[in-house]
Amino acid sequence: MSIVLVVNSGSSSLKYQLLDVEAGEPLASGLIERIGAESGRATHSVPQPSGEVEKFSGDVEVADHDAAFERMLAAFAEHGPSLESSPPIAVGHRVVQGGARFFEPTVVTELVKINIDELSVLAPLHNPANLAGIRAAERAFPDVPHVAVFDSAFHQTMPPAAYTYAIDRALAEKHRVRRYGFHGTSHRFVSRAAAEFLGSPVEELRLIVLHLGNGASACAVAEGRSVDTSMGMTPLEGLVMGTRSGDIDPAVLLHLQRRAGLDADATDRLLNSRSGILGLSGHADMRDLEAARAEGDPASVVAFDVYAHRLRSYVGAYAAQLGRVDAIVFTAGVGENSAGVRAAALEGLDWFGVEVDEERNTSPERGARRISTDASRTAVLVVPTNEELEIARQTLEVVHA
Ligand SMILES: Nc1ncnc2c1ncn2[C@@H]1O[C@H](COP(=O)(O)OP(=O)(O)O)[C@@H](O)[C@H]1O
Ligand SMILES: CC(=O)OP(=O)(O)O
Ligand SMILES: [Mg+2]
Repeated sequence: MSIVLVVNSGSSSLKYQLLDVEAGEPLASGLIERIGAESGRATHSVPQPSGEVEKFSGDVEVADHDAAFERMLAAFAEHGPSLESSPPIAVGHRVVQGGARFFEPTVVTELVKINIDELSVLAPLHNPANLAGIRAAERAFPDVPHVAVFDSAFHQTMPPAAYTYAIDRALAEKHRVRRYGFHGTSHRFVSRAAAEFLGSPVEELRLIVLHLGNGASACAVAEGRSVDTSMGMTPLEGLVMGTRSGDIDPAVLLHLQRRAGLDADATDRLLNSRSGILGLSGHADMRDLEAARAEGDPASVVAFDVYAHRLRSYVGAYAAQLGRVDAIVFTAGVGENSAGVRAAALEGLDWFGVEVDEERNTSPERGARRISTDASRTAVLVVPTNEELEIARQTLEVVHA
């Protein structure tokens, strides 16, 4: 049994999973939220042999990532499984920005940490937290290898035409301004799982993967490689998200800076934290938005329509880039659970060979499934993502290499 601990540390949260990689099953998972706030929350879940999941949660106060790690270790000690009897042989870390430097999972060394730190200029919201998580984990697990798995890595196969911004070339090069793309671990995992579901080698398929979680991105996958993706230099570009605007005319920022007195930090907060469906409707959570929309709340109706409109635009754009689409694949929290978003995103595309079957789309079935009609030229699938398992697998590959 190869046990790997996977750590996904965000700016204010720590998500973790202890996995038996061969079985592909979590032995435990957890989430510590609102790190640094006065009252945080910790949840620790332990799947039971019966198939049920035992869940322990409580309010906690965690000042920083070190304290969050202590909290996680305490949860294992209290609720199991014991890390003494099932010790991880490695720790895999999600790191968001690997720049043009990291396109493979990488064993963490002092130099790698310096590089991750240095790449923080290209991901100020994500990399510092990722690094804090790595440092805390190294202190907690000093004797096992730590491996960084980069969200941007899968997109390093994009051609220059897809990753280049049309701005002054010298300035862009000096400051490494280009599109990097994110959610790559998920896009890679889901494109392979979709190929398996379709019974075809991924090398023969052209797919559009829609990862719709709190953050959301689309990816055009040709023959197993990312050829275009909607997130850019940072995870702000592209689709409408829970709190992020996605694509916007850059002149809007100039206008707001000149007319509304916003400085760089205020603009950053506006676009990353106060926009998206939250900014439009007051709801960052798609479930809340859909409930308010169902009650006819006008702002929620518009927010949903803007979200779906943007998605449809990217599906069309990537179909044009790919030239042929074998499957459109929905994944992550919204993509896996919202039949309404899936139907709205693909509405009116039957002329184009995309036909969603309403009954299949709204069926409560879990797991990888087809939601298109049998006549649909392009298959439409729902494929659950599992970023933690993919990180654990890549971690083991490096450790065993
Ligand atoms: N049943 C559901 N219907 C609609 N949206 C859902 C449902 N379940 C979860 N979601 C949405 O999924 C999103 C979170 O997705 P997730 O992939 O867990 O995000 P992240 O990993 O980025 O935090 C939230 O907006 C939540 O509302
Ligand atoms: C990169 C990114 O947007 O990640 P998340 O969806 O976890 O916010
Ligand atoms: Mg996620």
